[in-house]
Amino acid sequence: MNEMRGHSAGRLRGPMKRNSGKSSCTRASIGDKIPRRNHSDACQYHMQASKKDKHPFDHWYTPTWRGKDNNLQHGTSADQRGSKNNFNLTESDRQSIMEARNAIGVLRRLPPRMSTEDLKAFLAWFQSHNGTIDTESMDIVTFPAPEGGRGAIAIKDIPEGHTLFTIPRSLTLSTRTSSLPSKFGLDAWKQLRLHEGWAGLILCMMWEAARGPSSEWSEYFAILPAVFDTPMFWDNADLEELKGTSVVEKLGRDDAEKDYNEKVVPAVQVRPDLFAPKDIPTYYSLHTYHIMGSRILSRSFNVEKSELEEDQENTTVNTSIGSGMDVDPQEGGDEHDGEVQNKHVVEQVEEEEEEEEEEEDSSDIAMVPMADMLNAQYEMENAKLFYEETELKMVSTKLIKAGGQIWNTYGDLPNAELLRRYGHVDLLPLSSGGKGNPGDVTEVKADILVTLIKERHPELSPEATQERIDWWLEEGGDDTFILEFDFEIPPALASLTRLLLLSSVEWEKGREKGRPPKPKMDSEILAIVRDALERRLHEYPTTLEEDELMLSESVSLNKRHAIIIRGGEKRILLGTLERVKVQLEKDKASSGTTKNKRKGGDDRSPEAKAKKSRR
Ligand SMILES: C[S@@+](CC[C@H](N)C(=O)[O-])C[C@H]1O[C@@H](n2cnc3c(N)ncnc32)[C@H](O)[C@@H]1O
Repeated sequence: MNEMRGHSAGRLRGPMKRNSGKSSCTRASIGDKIPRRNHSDACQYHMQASKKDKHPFDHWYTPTWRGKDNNLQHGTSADQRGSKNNFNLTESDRQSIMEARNAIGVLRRLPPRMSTEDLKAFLAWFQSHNGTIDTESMDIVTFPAPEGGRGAIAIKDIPEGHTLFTIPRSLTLSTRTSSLPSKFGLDAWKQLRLHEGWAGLILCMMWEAARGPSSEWSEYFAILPAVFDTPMFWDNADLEELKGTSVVEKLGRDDAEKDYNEKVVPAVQVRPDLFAPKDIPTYYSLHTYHIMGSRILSRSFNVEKSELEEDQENTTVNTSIGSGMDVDPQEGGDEHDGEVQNKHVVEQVEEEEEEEEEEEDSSDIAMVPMADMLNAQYEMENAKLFYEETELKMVSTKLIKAGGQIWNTYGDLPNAELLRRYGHVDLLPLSSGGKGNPGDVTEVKADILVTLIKERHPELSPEATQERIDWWLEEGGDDTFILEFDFEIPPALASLTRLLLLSSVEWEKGREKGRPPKPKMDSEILAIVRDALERRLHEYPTTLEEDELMLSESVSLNKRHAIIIRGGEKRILLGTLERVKVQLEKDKASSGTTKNKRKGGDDRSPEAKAKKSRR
């Protein structure tokens, strides 16, 4: 899937990946002198292994295709939770949900609840527009909210490589398929920079929604969520619960609002013929902008142009940033009767991904009806979207047993990113004990190390330290380090710490050679890392024990999500800290032995001593 900074983009590549929010290569600046740059959205991560159980064929299932009322409710919103979830909503949660519903209820095509009728109308629309779905193999159902809400299941065993449904490219909604950019005029569109980032697609979606039944995507809009559990919509008190995590600084609300004010508002004002003034407070409001942005963030795919579209490139809107889930190109599609084998999945290396990211085209960001019905869970992916010249295909990538959920992948993101983009978290058994997301990560900013070293070594000149920091960053060094559940210290963290402690002679030598120090972990480095991890833990307002206690009590959904996220991050910090402390103890013990030896002390066995005296 795609990158989502506010609603301006990052991107992804490879098989249907959304941009992972974890990275071992985040960078910002250290200290005050360099403006912060955050590359975390551009970087790919290493996955952690973990196995999860498939969802059982449970009593809640009733088929959609066969016309029974399956009690479908509004997909991902808090609506479901009122009746079916394990979370206890407080009165204030209910109040804010009602307020949000009232705010959006004015929008004809942004219904606060999705009905079974809407879903049926959507399916009829999908099929009548040449979408195909194998209704003998799969169905759309409603899972309990913590398991994904609306999603798809196999109703019989589905072999690997089976096409579950196909979507004509013309049914996807993007700046390429909406007629708004050409009506607006491509030059004017570019002048307002609507071809950059997500603002153009958001405006297209606002416009299509405002058209009501005249829009080709009217039935699709009717089933899209209009209430989100993402922190973009949290109040300050709830956001405070995320203190210590990186979620808040990555929200990008200000950037999104800047785009709205600088691109969308002028566009709407300049063309009253396209954007009816009476619709501005509803369809073109900032709130609607955030709703559409959140829909893109949580549901869009990156759909590269077909060859035909490439050929027509000169007449299309050229954009520069990608979006959501990526779609795999399918090799030899037709020859294989639409079936895709795993060997067709194009493996792409990290570097290639980064390069392509730079080149990505924001007209690739597309809403893909039906494909966005699939939920995801850490390492559970069993279906992926592939593209061909004229259509996209959702194809099983593994055998899916009858009753099993059909899972897409969102990139096995850490919980902080899942919450930020999708509004949910993964809570699975961890190999190190307890529950959480095995893909979680914790960020440690280099600033913590710099401060600690300054405190421990007041004799170091601030100018000399800054000089080394500048060099480190210029050489492409990280200023944020990512810890994972393997509890390893990132080598770059050790290297930077050593760099800051080098004598002036060593520093000059290293600089001449253009080489940072080796990431050797001696006792001094370990002690600094230990203190840095302890300091990092203090950035959270609570301890892990306090969090666990809170989770056993009745808390609001937002607070629950925040506690789960900070709990995962703290587990990683504590596990890493423990490992560092053990190593320090070992070093101490062995240096004690060395000292004894130096002092002439000899704690070897009498046999060993006798051996030595013979030499
Ligand atoms: C691409 S949509 C998937 C379909 C969605 N459930 C629906 O009702 O239309 C992504 C949204 O589904 C929900 N979701 C997906 N996977 C989930 C999971 N494992 N647990 C909880 N919610 C999940 C989240 O609300 C997320 O924003």
